[in-house]
Amino acid sequence: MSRAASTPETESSDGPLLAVEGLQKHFDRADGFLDKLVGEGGKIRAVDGVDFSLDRGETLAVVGESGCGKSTLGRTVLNLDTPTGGTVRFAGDEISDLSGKDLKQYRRRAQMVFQDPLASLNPRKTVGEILTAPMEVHGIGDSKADRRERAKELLERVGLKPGHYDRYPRQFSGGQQQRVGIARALAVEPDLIVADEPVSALDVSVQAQILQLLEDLQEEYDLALLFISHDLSVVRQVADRVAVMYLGELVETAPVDTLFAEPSHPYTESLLSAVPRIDPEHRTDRIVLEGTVPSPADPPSGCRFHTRCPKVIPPEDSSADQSAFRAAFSFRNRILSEDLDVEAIRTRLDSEGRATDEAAVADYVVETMLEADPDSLPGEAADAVREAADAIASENHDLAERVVREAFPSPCEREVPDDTRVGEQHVASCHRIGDGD
Ligand SMILES: Nc1ncnc2c1ncn2[C@@H]1O[C@H](COP(=O)(O)OP(=O)(O)OP(=O)(O)O)[C@@H](O)[C@H]1O
Repeated sequence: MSRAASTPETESSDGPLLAVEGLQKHFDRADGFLDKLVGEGGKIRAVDGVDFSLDRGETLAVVGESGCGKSTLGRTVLNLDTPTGGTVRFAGDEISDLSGKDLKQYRRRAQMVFQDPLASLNPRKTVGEILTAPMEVHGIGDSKADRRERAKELLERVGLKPGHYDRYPRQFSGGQQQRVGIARALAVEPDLIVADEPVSALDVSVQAQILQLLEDLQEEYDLALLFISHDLSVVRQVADRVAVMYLGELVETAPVDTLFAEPSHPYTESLLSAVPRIDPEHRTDRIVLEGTVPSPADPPSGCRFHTRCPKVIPPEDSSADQSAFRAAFSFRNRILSEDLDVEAIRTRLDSEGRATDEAAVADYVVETMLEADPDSLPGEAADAVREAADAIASENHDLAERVVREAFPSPCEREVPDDTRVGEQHVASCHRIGDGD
């Protein structure tokens, strides 16, 4: 395929194709349907200060659990969502400054491939119409016949047949539909493709073919690929570098092999521990994280991962070992975040035929909220757990909160970690990095 609408000649070839700095996308909570009903205010910090760059011909994968902000990041980079803060530079130009012809040019040069190909293809249009319409909008092809010819070439290039030109999306399998989605993105000769979970709706056997296709096309057209996925096994196959996202922030970015061999951030370690590994050298026990991802409307203070981090740092004077401190710290977080209803606890104890006095309620709080034997904690920590449980039993929640805050502090909840350079193109933000741990 010829590159009719190629890179403008005036464009500098220095620097990355895409440079993202301090990018933020906050949604008003009232944007959400449910929140509209309940009328809550506040902001959802979906993307909250993200930095990365992407070169021509490079694939950067963004990984993280559902809801961590990956799709919003992709949409904001493409200017489909307007950033709340920070900058996105494409070929040196800040995209929020673009308008008219320049914005149209950006819309051509930066394309998206979606997770659900069928939902993203107009069911009333033929594949030919789907491919030629964007060409027409962006002035690609000299005539209708030329565009038709280009569309047929594209179909062949993505592994379909020119004869598929007059078919409708529904007449294809999922994998074929995704090929059409990729062909549509390529139709306008882009420099950057944001692929948002492009294979997660497909069967595993088809996934491999689509990933191979993306790789081949990337090489052929020197495309920059921002590949969004929750699946690290998929990421391993396609990425040059990987950015790990947690609650709107990137916590670690590294070349793919480095990330898999020497992850620096405890969150990355936990994600990797869930990936099946054949290689015995790198096989690790599964790290199961505490609780669920906190709400991006109210992210934890300091390091956002501290509420779930298996390596949360004890205070300097703590004599607890790591697992005892993690258990005490989780107890603290539960006391702080859960609305404990003493009457409900009494009803529960009663139904189990147990005593329901304050001491029994306090015992129950310890049993259910502390994931360790209290005797395994150092004396002062065990005392604090008991004191907090007693305070809950006497319905003095303020005292319970004060006790756990004072007894189980951590630098991780107080201070935001800096981005630390760990190696070549390898950056991570964790208080443990640089502490010799
Ligand atoms: N238009 C919107 N209005 C309000 N909140 C939104 C909007 N879009 C996304 N969010 C919220 O922003 C956060 C990040 O969502 P996003 O879809 O970017 O995450 P994700 O990592 O791509 O997750 P998934 O893999 O499940 O799609 C979520 O809490 C989501 O509910």
